[in-house]
Amino acid sequence: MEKLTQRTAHTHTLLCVGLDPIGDDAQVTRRLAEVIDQTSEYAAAFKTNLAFFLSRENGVQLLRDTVQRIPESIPVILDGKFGDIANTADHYARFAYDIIGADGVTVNPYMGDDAIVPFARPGKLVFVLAKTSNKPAHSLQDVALTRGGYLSDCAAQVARKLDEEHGGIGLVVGATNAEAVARLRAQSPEQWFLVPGVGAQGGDLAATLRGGLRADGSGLLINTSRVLWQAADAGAVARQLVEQINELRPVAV
Ligand SMILES: O=c1ccn([C@@H]2O[C@H](COP(=O)(O)O)[C@@H](O)[C@H]2O)c(=O)[nH]1
Repeated sequence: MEKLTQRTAHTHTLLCVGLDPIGDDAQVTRRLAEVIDQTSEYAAAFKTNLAFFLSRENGVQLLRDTVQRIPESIPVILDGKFGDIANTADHYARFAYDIIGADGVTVNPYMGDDAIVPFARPGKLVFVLAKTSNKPAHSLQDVALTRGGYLSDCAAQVARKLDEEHGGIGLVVGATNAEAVARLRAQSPEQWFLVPGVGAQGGDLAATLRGGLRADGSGLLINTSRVLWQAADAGAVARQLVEQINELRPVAV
C-alpha cells in the first residue's frame, strides 16, 4: 500500500498497465519486454493476468521473469481472482508473493472472509472482486438483498471490514458501470479501487473518474490491457491515457 501510494504521488499517474500476453513464445517474450520498458514511466502499477501465463508451457517462469523486469518501485498485481478455503488460499498466497514476487493479488470473495484473509500480509495489496466489468456480472452481483443494496455491496462491506482489521484491502470495480463505481465509492470512501474495463471493453473513463476518485483525487488504478499490448507505440498510448486521466482529476497532483 505504501509502495502504491508513493508511486502514484511521485509520478502523478493512476494508470495500471495490464499484461495479458498473446502470441508465440518468442513474440511474447519480446513484446512483454517492450511494453514494460515503454510504459514503466507512466505506470502506477502493473497487472499480470495469471491465465495468460498459465496457458503457456513455461508460464510460471515467464511470469517470474516478467515481474523481475518491472522496476522495483512499481507495484505488481497478480490478477488470479483467487478464492478458496483458507488452507488452500494460503498456498495461493505463497505462490503469488513468495514464488512470483507480486505485491498484490485479486481475490474472489464468494467463499467469504477466509478466502481473503490469507492474502492480507503486511505491505501487500488485496483487491476483492465487488462489481466486475463483464456484462453478465449483473446476474449475481446485482441481486437485490432483502436488507437493501446488492450482492456487490455485500462484497464491498466484507472488504471494508477486512481492510479495517488488516489494512491493504481494496476493491475491483469495473469501469463499464459508472453508477456502480459511484455507489461503491460512496460506501467505501478510503479504499483503493482497481478498475478494469477502460479501452477494449468500452468503459467510460470520465464517468468512472467522476464517481470513483477519492476526495484526495486519487484511490483509483485505471487498468487497460489489450489496448497497450496491441499498440504500435505502447509508451505513447500510456502517456496519452495518463494525460487524459490527470485532466479529469479535480486535484492537480
Ligand atoms: O472485472 C474485471 C476484473 C478483471 N478484469 C481483467 O482486466 C483485464 C482487462 O483487459 P482489457 O484488455 O483492458 O479489457 C483482463 O486481464 C481481465 O481479465 C476485467 O476485465 N474485469
